Amino acid sequence: MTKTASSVWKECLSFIQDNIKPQAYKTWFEPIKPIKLSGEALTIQVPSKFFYEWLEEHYIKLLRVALLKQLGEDAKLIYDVRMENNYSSNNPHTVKFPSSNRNPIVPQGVTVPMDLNKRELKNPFIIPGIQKVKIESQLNPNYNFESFVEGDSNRLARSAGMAVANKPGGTSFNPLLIYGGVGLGKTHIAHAIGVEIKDKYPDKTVLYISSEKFTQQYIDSVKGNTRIDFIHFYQMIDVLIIDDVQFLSGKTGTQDVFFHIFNHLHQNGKQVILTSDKAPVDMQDIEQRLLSRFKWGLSAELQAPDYETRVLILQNKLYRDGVEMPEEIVEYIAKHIKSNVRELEGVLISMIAQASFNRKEFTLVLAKQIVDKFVKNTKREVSIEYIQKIVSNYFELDVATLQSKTRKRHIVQARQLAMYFAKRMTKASLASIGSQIGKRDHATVLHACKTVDNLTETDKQFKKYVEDITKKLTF
Ligand SMILES: Nc1ncnc2c1ncn2[C@@H]1O[C@H](COP(=O)(O)OP(=O)(O)OP(=O)(O)O)[C@@H](O)[C@H]1O
Repeated sequence: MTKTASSVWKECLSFIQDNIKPQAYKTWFEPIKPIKLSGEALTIQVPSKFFYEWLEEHYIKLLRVALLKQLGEDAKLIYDVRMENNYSSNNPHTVKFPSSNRNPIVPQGVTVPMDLNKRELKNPFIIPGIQKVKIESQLNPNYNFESFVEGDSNRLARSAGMAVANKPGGTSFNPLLIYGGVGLGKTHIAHAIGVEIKDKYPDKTVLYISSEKFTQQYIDSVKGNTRIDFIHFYQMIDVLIIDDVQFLSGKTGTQDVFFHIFNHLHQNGKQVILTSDKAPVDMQDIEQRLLSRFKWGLSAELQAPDYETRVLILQNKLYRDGVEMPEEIVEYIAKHIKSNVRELEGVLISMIAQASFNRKEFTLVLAKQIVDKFVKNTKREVSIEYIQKIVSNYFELDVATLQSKTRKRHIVQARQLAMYFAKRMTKASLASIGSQIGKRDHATVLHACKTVDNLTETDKQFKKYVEDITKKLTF
């Protein structure tokens, strides 16, 4: 019987299968396609350069023996490396057997302990060329679910995070996008999911990275000609957590590479968790195809915590720090610091520092001094509720009328102004503004903002409304 590429490879495979573990066989040999037999030279197609490097690193002896058995002393193996995605030239390049190994590069900023011989590695994450490498997840163990106080403002995001942590890649929350204003706990939840996954599934490779660092790594990989290694590195992760994706705005190269990494991970049932300061619908300068991926899973908003949750957050922090503080002071702080949990914690830390430096008691006077400083130092953010009240008063309406479905022109205008000021003076998303001002959708809010901008330029009377209300809102 004449030998063909398929028949030779089939025999090789049966030998290989007998000599390695089934999982390794499935991963590294099943995807290979025999494509040509020319004399004693067999050409096999491998899915990527990484794949080829892995074979060379780990299975070259086995391949050599298998081939020699089939094709004799002069056997040659030629790899046809099918480069992935758009990252290759159109011509697959061919590598002659035997060839030297190359070390793929771990992106900068990811901690990779190199002195591994002395370490006990339970689950080494192996990269060819670097003997045994464990990827550090970059997770902060203090940011866990236990230390994250639940409230109405974060219930959806928290429960979705828990669901993802229980079954990474196995829920419809993929990607899970957590969005919300500054200091509301996005990073905390993102870490908590990772920490919980590591706890439940120690074998999974979890990586937390900020978009900024991701972008920098990508730029470095382009400069250093290691773009493929960069992509492969990320494609091998089981749970990828990227913080502050709004930072990718306008960075088309990084968006493009992330799009391909995302697709690969998603197709392979890997979990992606993203955070952003905006809902996908409000993100600007992010490619449509990427935005549409963000919407595949679940987008969960973190809102500013209500008073009760703020009190609980403060109590929780005090408890963890082993500090006792009179209830009225905790309540005072919670009453005055409303829109940012980081600030809430900041006041507490200042209080504790001041009191211990000066050996003072916690007093309301001290609390007031510190709260005043915080409030002064941060640009005051008015609430959407307050904006509606001021706008309604100005037009002598009540808030219910402003929120109603009526299409009467002067009420529509008042409603549009309220939406406009909410967009300008708060960090709320269009969707969140719409839902708070008469249960409208984000498109209505966007339209309102444009209308107000246009009318301010063309209508003197309308311009005066805007100026008057601005004064009232900013005192
Ligand atoms: N529900 C909560 N329970 C306990 N701590 C919280 C909660 N929400 C936020 N925090 C704490 O508030 C601080 C700010 O949270 P975090 O850094 O996660 O906010 P963020 O939304 O990522 O902010 P940024 O927009 O600046 O990136 C952290 O110390 C975090 O632990």
